[in-house]
Amino acid sequence: MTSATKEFEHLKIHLEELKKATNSFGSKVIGAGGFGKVYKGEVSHSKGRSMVAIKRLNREYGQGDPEFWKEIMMLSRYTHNNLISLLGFCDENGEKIIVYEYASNGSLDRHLSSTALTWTQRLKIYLDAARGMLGPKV
Ligand SMILES: Nc1ncnc2c1ncn2[C@@H]1O[C@H](COP(=O)(O)OP(=O)(O)OP(=O)(O)O)[C@@H](O)[C@H]1O
Repeated sequence: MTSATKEFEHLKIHLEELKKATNSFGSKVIGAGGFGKVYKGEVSHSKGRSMVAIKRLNREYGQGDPEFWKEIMMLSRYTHNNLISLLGFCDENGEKIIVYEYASNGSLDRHLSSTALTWTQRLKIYLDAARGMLGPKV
């Protein structure tokens, strides 16, 4: 096992656990993005058991192993209140799946386009997101 793989060992989630949570990826789809479909389900992970978003890599969408490992590397090394947490991943039977904390308010872009927000609130969200990306002291 390489040292890089060892670093992420505690984040591994078995494929069986993710299949159980999504009816074998047959239902519970909550969205789709550049990586593939996203499912919602309750899963046990390194921080306990909770509702999560499960992103399953579909190579037809154009992304592959480098993007998968880059996402895991970046999010596992860096956490911030303004960023969604990475809870685990699955690299089994040719599957590449990333498990995130479930955001009950939906995606940021959908939230930002809501007419219920004032421009001041929107600006505050942009600034908080930028702080999340720039680092803890910003
Ligand atoms: N952590 C999450 N909690 C709740 N819903 C999520 C979460 N992550 C993704 N989703 C849902 O899945 C959809 C697709 O998300 P995804 O991140 O794959 O695509 P995206 O935001 O379009 O980004 P990209 O195309 O760059 O990958 C989102 O619009 C959202 O509805």
